Amino acid sequence: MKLRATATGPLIGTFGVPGDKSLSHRALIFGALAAGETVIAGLLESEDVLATATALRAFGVRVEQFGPGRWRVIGGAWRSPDAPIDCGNSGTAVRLLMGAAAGQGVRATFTGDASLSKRPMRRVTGPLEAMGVRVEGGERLPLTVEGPVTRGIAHLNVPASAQVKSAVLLAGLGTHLAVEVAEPVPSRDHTETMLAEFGVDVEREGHICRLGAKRTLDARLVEVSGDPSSAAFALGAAAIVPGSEVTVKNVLLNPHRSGFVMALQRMGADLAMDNIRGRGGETIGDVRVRFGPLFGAEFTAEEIPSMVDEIPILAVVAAGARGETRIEGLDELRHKESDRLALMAEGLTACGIEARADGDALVVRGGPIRGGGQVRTEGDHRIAMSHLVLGLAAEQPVVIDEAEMIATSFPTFREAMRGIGAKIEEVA
Ligand SMILES: O=C(O)C1=C[C@@H](OP(=O)(O)O)[C@@H](O)[C@H](O)C1
Ligand SMILES: C=C(OP(=O)(O)O)C(=O)O
Repeated sequence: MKLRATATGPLIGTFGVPGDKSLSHRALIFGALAAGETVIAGLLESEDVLATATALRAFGVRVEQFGPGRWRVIGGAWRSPDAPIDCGNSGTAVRLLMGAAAGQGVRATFTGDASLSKRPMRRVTGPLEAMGVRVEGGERLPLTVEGPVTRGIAHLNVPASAQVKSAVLLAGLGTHLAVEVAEPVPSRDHTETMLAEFGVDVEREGHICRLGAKRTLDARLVEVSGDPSSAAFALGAAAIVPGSEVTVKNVLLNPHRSGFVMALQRMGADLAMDNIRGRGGETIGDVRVRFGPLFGAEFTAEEIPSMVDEIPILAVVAAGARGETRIEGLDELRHKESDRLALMAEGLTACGIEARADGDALVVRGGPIRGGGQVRTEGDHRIAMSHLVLGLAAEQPVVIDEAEMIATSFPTFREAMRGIGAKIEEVA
């Protein structure tokens, strides 16, 4: 299915953002590790998260939906699954589950779709092997891991990856060995925060975190707040479509996830945050963006982890800003669902924007957005959604070549965008 986005005027209203993907994977996995019944509200029911739910059932865990976004997980001891675990398109699912399975002392084979099968896995199997876990396979899926963990680890998390950090910590839950992860540049810390909420002793000291004495999880209620990576599409659209004013409520404002909001502010966006409060160890709040003049800016490699999934939409915002934007340190973008650095440069160029990859930097010169391009997404949800937002601010509609995969992270994207007045429709 192809989709076309057409500019029709200002975007106005409250954007219906779904639950956060990172928190949703973790709520299911941690619930599966906790003895007793964990109840989750606001779970993101996207394909990636459903892949995690299905995988957990294969490990012998009871996982049930009992209402929209409402799930129940009865955790306990895991068993080795009979068949390979298909993690679909989800890097988070496969990397966290490899660590968790090793920590549970079971044996499991992991597979994924064409995109996931191209992504690097040694970054996880390397530290797991150092922890004494048996690994069969090489850099890519399919891979088999077999616990138990027999050695402690002091892992240096470079490049900053929350998935790798999480895999190491989850593997360490099955032991009393010393397990620590140090990160020169911090990655998102949801695993540390949520493990602590589940009653695990997690010691945090600067950019080091280590497992303490209590490594069992106590079942609990988890409320999943709005996904800032999904909210970014509406906030970015409001920033570049004349006359817009959009609010996103109850969105996660964890500093390691707020890079995009900070970037909008640095570019001069009319942005306000309100109703800031805590929930489940995380900070959440409402964010409102009004259209106004934007200016190009420079972003350094250290800033990237706090907005790693938002670089595609940041590049679209840069297209609507005056002057040049340079985003440094994007090597990791080449290892996501697609080579996002190359595809953003290509897609923006196809829509009349001056954009290029310069080593591991992305350089975008803002100006009038001609649009009119047909954009190649290579099955990457964020490339798809970002270019649809571009179409809402362009002189000519923008068409994306494939749209089904938007469901991996944001199945209600079109409905939510329609809710603020965006015109996004199917084309033959
Ligand atoms: O831990 C997580 O939930 C995630 C971590 C990030 O990946 P890396 O750990 O590879 O940076 C991010 O890109 C992904 O969408 C979700
Ligand atoms: C990179 C992403 O996810 P994952 O690594 O879980 O596939 C993403 O959602 O942009």
